[in-house]
Amino acid sequence: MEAAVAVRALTKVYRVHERPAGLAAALRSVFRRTYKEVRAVEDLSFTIEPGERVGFLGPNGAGKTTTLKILSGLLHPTSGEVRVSGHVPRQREASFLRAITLVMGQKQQLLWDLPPAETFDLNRAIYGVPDQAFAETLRELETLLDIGALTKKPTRQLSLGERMKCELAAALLHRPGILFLDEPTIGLDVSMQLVVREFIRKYNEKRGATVLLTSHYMDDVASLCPRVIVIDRGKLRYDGDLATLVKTIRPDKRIVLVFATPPDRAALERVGTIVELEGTRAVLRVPQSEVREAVGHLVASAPTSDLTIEDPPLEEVMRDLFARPAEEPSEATP
Ligand SMILES: Nc1ncnc2c1ncn2[C@@H]1O[C@H](COP(=O)(O)OP(=O)(O)OP(=O)(O)O)[C@@H](O)[C@H]1O
Repeated sequence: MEAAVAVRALTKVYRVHERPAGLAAALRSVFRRTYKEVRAVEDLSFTIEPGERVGFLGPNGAGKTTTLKILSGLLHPTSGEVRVSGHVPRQREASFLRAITLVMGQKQQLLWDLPPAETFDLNRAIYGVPDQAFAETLRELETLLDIGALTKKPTRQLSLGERMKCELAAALLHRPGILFLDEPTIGLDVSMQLVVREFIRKYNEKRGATVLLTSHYMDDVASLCPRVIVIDRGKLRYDGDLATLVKTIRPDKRIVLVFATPPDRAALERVGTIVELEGTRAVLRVPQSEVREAVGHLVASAPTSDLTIEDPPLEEVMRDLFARPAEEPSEATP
């Protein structure tokens, strides 16, 4: 089967005009411009199969948005090869544009003074969606996103979360099979993040769509993406199973306990490292191999009303990964 996304040795270099300090130097630079190169993406390779949900992670300025723009055909690669559903994105063929969508949480496509329904209609015309298919998809998206009552109100009157849901609907009306989502939950409150997340999952499952998603909310990635591609300063740091990455970088677990009465700190310290202790609730960090024994001790030492075992938060895993010197990228089988 043809890969949904195939990237080989992709490099993108921006050429940026350097503006010198001081008036005289600034004037001189009008006649003789100096440029510096920003290597936003460097020798990046990965493949995504149809139907996969992949998290695209990296610190600020790592090159995620640049890569997504290249995959969507908005930017030319400096070198390397990119295929999306068999197309060369930069050619922006109609069949390519119908196959993909790019949602950028920081930018909007909805027309500000008009109701979302008008943008939906505009997209119907742009993509040439037949009337019946349009009506069906719209009904389906309105139900999934619960936006039926909103689409007739001017966009400027909608809340951020309501607008984001309408943005997603506008981006999916042509039923693309490949979704590039750049921070689709940015600025949303926790409950709206959940709504958007669940919607992405349902769309992926129902349509077998491929999803490549960036998010600064690690919960989005942890709950949606079995596989992650991690880049740092334009270069690949990791490509593979999220669970394996967590296990490799942070081979410890968290035991979250609620005791019947406030526990004894010293007794807890004998079992593991205390991450949190407030009233009757305690969070302990213990090496993975000692979890079973630790739980045995804890349960025997005092009555507990709740106990869960969790992975360390993905934020911490990422922080630890980026604190390590970059070596050869590790690649696990997705
Ligand atoms: N149009 C541009 N001209 C020059 N440099 C750019 C341009 N766009 C991005 N860059 C630079 O390229 C690098 C990668 O930026 P990019 O926006 O792709 O990163 P990102 O991983 O999406 O970051 P963030 O998480 O902060 O959104 C950064 O150093 C950025 O300053």
